Amino acid sequence: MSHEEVMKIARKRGFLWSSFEIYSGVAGFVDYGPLGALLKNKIMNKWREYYIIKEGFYEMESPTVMPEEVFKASGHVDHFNDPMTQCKECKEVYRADHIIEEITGRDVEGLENQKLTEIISEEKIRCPRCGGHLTHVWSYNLMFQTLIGAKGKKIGYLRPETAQGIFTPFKRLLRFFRNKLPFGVVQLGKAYRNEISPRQGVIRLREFTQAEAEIFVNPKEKTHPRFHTIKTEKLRLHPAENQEKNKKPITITAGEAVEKGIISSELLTYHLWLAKKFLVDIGIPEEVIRFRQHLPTEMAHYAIDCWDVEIKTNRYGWIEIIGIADRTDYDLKSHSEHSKEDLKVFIEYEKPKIIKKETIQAKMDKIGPKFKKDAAKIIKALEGLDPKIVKKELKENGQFKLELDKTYTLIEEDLEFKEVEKTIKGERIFPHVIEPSFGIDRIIYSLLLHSYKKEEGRTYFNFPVDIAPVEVAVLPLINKEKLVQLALNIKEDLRNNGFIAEFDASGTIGRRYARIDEIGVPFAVTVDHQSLKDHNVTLRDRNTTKQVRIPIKELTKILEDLLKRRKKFQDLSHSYKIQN
Ligand SMILES: Nc1ncnc2c1ncn2[C@@H]1O[C@H](COP(=O)(O)OP(=O)(O)OP(=O)(O)O)[C@@H](O)[C@H]1O
Repeated sequence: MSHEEVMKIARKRGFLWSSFEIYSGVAGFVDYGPLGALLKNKIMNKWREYYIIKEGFYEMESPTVMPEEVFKASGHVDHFNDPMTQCKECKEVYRADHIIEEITGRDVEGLENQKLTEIISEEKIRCPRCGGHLTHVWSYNLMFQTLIGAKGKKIGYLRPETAQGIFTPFKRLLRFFRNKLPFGVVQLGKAYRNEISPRQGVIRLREFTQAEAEIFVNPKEKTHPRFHTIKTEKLRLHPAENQEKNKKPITITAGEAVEKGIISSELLTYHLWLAKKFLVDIGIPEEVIRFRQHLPTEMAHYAIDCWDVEIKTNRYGWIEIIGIADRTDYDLKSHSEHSKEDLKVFIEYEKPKIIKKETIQAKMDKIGPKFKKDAAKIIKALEGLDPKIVKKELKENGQFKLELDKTYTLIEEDLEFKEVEKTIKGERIFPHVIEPSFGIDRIIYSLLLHSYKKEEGRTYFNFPVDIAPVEVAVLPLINKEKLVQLALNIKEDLRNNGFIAEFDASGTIGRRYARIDEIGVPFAVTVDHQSLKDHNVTLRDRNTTKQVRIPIKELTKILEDLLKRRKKFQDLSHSYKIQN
């Protein structure tokens, strides 16, 4: 469906609005209107069902303003830059890679500024607004900076991703998970990027919502306990090699993708599949979903493998809506170095390792009388020394000088070198991190775009029943007091039973059906004169427009089956007569 048509409905019916319209608006900010906010919450709660309930991860919530240290360690202060260029005439700014892509169709993401400047000049790219010449390309940091505290001495940033809020309390999280890998922590919340001239609606916002999972694993165990259950599931992949050779995407099974080394691990593959399952479940058709691997030029230097989940759109082509990466130990290692905190995890070997180790021991009968009260200190210090170095010094100089608070001179007779066996139970390592990073706003855009249907003179959002913002509409057939009263009672009763129910009595019944279809309400309950006598109502299904007559007292139970348990409307035919 066309972008313009869907966005028009979304605006008109209260899904998405440009923010601050009365002050002429600011690019890159949107309001979720009443229906948009309901839809967004339902999608985020469905996400929680997948990642918290089914995968067993835990959610946490961290501040959105963070001190500079966090982003120095994460690399955002130095590297979170986009290439920028400006029109020398009208001063309009552009993201250099995007303007090249728009005009030439070339994918230049990740190229150096110098190279982008050359392409702008070679391709004679000019300002799309006024035709003026563009400047050389320079790096522009995307983070919003702020000052923390009344005197404003401490630099802070609005977080550009939720992930860092999970890495910084890693030590506490590790203790919460009883020091055992693997474990996963998720965060849903706002992220901020001061995007250069965002012109793509909800796709490129300056304030947006992410749902991210950080899965901490032993680097040697990138598996998933349920991988065998998805081995034969198909994935549409666009590997880096195919992109470089201008080949088409391929469709292969999850098992094959791992066996052929196209995706780097079972765990990453599982998370690609899970992301697709989630998207299909919330109503995005499988045909418009594909996975594109990052090219070596665009992948972060520390990542082993990275895939974008992309959705096909008629206006913007394929757009990234989720990034899924193996970030290795980069984040924890870097936070450990910057904070001087030990963020390693002890990994126990399956079988303890026995190793032989040379040790230095002091001969008590020599050291005792020689150094008296300092002897204990010297014995302890010797334990930590490398026997090789001590031996070498003894050989070369005939003595070894031990530097403590003062210098103690030791000779060969004072020491004994012995080989001892040591049992090593495990080692301390930095875990690796697998990160699925969902952009909720882009997901909502994709859903609106691909669920909007136009058929036989009517339009509707084909939202899955448990995602639809309004779940049921109660409509009196005509605007007569007795019917209105019964309809209002039914609506109240449904609300008390936890349904998002709406009442509408204005206009013809046909117009009202059209109105509720337009916002994707899956079911309508119509109250007519007969209802007053036989206490039955008509239940109408949005997608088929079929109707069934059911007793009012059964309504809650039937709607629970349909909306919460996703029972098929068609299945009501076992107990009731369905009419066209
Ligand atoms: N400016 C934005 N507006 C809306 N969503 C965004 C924005 N930037 C990122 N996201 C969402 O967050 C997800 C994860 O962020 P990530 O850092 O991987 O994006 P990205 O690769 O920087 O995106 P892009 O290349 O489009 O700028 C993206 O897949 C996207 O859905």
